[in-house]
Amino acid sequence: MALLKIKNLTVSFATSSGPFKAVDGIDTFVDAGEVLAIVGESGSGKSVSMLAVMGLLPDTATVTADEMTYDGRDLLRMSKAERRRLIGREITMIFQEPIASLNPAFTVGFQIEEVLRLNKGLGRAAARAEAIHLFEQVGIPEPATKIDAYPHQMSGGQCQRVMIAMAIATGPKLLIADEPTTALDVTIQKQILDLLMDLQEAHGMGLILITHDMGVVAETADRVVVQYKGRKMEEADVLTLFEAPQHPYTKALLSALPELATGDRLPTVSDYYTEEGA
Ligand SMILES: Nc1ncnc2c1ncn2[C@@H]1O[C@H](COP(=O)(O)OP(=O)(O)OP(=O)(O)O)[C@@H](O)[C@H]1O
Repeated sequence: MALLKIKNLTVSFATSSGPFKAVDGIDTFVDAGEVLAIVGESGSGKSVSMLAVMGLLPDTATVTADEMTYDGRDLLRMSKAERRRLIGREITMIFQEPIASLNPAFTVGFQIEEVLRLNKGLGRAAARAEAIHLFEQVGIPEPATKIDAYPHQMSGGQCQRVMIAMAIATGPKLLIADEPTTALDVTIQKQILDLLMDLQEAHGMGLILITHDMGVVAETADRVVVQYKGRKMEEADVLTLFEAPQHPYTKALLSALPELATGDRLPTVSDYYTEEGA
């Protein structure tokens, strides 16, 4: 049984100029221990579709689906209390801006200890010991000291390591990472990606990686969903996608890889794909 299964997911927002469909009939699934990449350029509805899974969209959003199940459990129809028990424990998410995702007013240690106390029922001392252990696991140097730092005293890469520590603290079965390296220095991006992949493997988690970067897809994913303007263009295992892309938009994404640049300008997807040409 798939860990997460989505059929015909649609999300529309009420806007001043009428309803806006950001996600339009997406189907996909993730198996336990599998890495699914969702790829597509900005605005293609990648984040919104995963925020719908998490139940984190604002009230202006209307979410419908023929099926949206986690471990066979119906996410759309379960009670709010039941969903709260899943989200943040069995399904967790990390975001693009690690510094903004942390509360600037509290030490990073306090924030992760809260997660542990709330979700695992640990006492103060046990939560602190576990937090230090998690900081070690995600490669934060001098964890026993760093635990008392405020977010602004840490680099972006270290804050993302804290966010990852918080996201794995509850032993989730599914981790959704929304552009987890985009806001970081290029040199740090690979370290964070390697860390995520190591943890995914060590804990056997399902991982959904949202990215616009085909290079990241090639290095990480088992399977790929290509999204464009809220719709799924193509879904394939990673080798098939790179060797024999079927959809013109996927071919355009691959043609726009920076290493294919020839002149003095980087290629872009729109050099290769317009909807009329699809
Ligand atoms: N709260 C909202 N109200 C109205 N429209 C929204 C809202 N949130 C997102 N959208 C719109 O939904 C569309 C999809 O946004 P989404 O953030 O999912 O794109 P994305 O593919 O993740 O791109 P990015 O990489 O830029 O985050 C965009 O056109 C966005 O403007």
